[in-house]
Amino acid sequence: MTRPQNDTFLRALLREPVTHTPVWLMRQAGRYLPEYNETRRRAGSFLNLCKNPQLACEVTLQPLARFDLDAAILFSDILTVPDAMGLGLYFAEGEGPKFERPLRNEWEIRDLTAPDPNVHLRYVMDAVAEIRRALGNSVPLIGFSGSPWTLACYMVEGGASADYRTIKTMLYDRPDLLHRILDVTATAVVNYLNAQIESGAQAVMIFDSWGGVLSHAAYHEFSLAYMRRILADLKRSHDGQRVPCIVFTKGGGQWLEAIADTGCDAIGLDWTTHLGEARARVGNRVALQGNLDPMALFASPDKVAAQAHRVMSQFGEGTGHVFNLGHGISQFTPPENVSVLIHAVHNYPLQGSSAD
Ligand SMILES: Cc1c2[nH]c(c1CCC(=O)O)Cc1[nH]c(c(CCC(=O)O)c1C)Cc1[nH]c(c(CCC(=O)O)c1C)Cc1[nH]c(c(C)c1CCC(=O)O)C2
Repeated sequence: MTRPQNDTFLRALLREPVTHTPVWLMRQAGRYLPEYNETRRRAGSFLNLCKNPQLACEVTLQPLARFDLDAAILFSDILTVPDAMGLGLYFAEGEGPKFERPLRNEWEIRDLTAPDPNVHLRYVMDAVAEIRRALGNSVPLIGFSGSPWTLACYMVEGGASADYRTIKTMLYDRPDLLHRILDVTATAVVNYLNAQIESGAQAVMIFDSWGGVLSHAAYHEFSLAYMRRILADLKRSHDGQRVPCIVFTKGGGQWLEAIADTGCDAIGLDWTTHLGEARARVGNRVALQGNLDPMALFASPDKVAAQAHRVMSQFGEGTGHVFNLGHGISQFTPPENVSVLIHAVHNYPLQGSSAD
């Protein structure tokens, strides 16, 4: 298989020369787009959207029809994995994701098993294949999963949490139980990502959204160790092409060297880290993805462009940068400002990295 016509995203992840800095946005398909809200209304709910491959494909493509993006990301959610483990995912209006059966009892934890992604998450694999067909040879498709720690946060807390009290009590009191959850979940994530790669995902990203709430020691033991294991067991090439993997620990700026050691191809950065300093720390080992504050998109267009330029100049010359936000785009973002942002990134003069 050859690479897509626009392979800038893959080139930057692999630190190959590029003619422009590629850009995509976390949650690029979502509620800030009126066409997304319209499809979601037709689907009846967010989960129906995720579970219907045709509709998931439709919303994946919506931001690409509007903006000059360099990659598509599978429309789904990280919580489909614990849902497939039998925890009963639902979305309470205005309250975010919840589980009917959070993991609390020792016997439930002992009974937990990794689902077969080609059976229990068939709808995701079908969506990946459908999106690849629809994209043709245009831009690469990103697959993704939550990290074991981030998934465990939702599985044990039963939903979003302000202080992670339940799971941290388990972490300090019964680390054996938490390790058991993380162990099964890591196996589930490896199988899930490998199935996405076999179905056509050309790069994958691990969202460790809540790694940053852990202490230094706990991050290494309960989050990073499991991501390292996933990287070791991940299919790194498919159809003769390298499949790069991005690891994003939100709030993980102090652990960049350790994250680079997992064997990932790129590190996702939130907006609190200086890109140039991050680059100096990880050297040529990995590419970097990020890291504009999503709230910068609420400023006037000239300020949006100026903030994009600041991120670009912090990274400096050469390849190895994928422009992105430091976290998901807000549902209240004016779509016009997304166009301004992408234009500012694509037209930023690059030196020392041209592909010619
Ligand atoms: C923690 C997490 C979740 N989901 C995800 C994470 C990790 C990234 C992060 O830290 O943001 C990942 C995710 N969720 C979604 C995607 C789709 C791909 C993309 O466009 O980036 C991805 C990659 C769609 C979604 N996932 C969700 C929506 C909004 C659903 C809707 O009401 O239409 C979308 C578009 C729902 C969701 N799903 C989750 C939450 C906390 C919520 C509610 C958030 C909110 O209300 O803003 C769990």
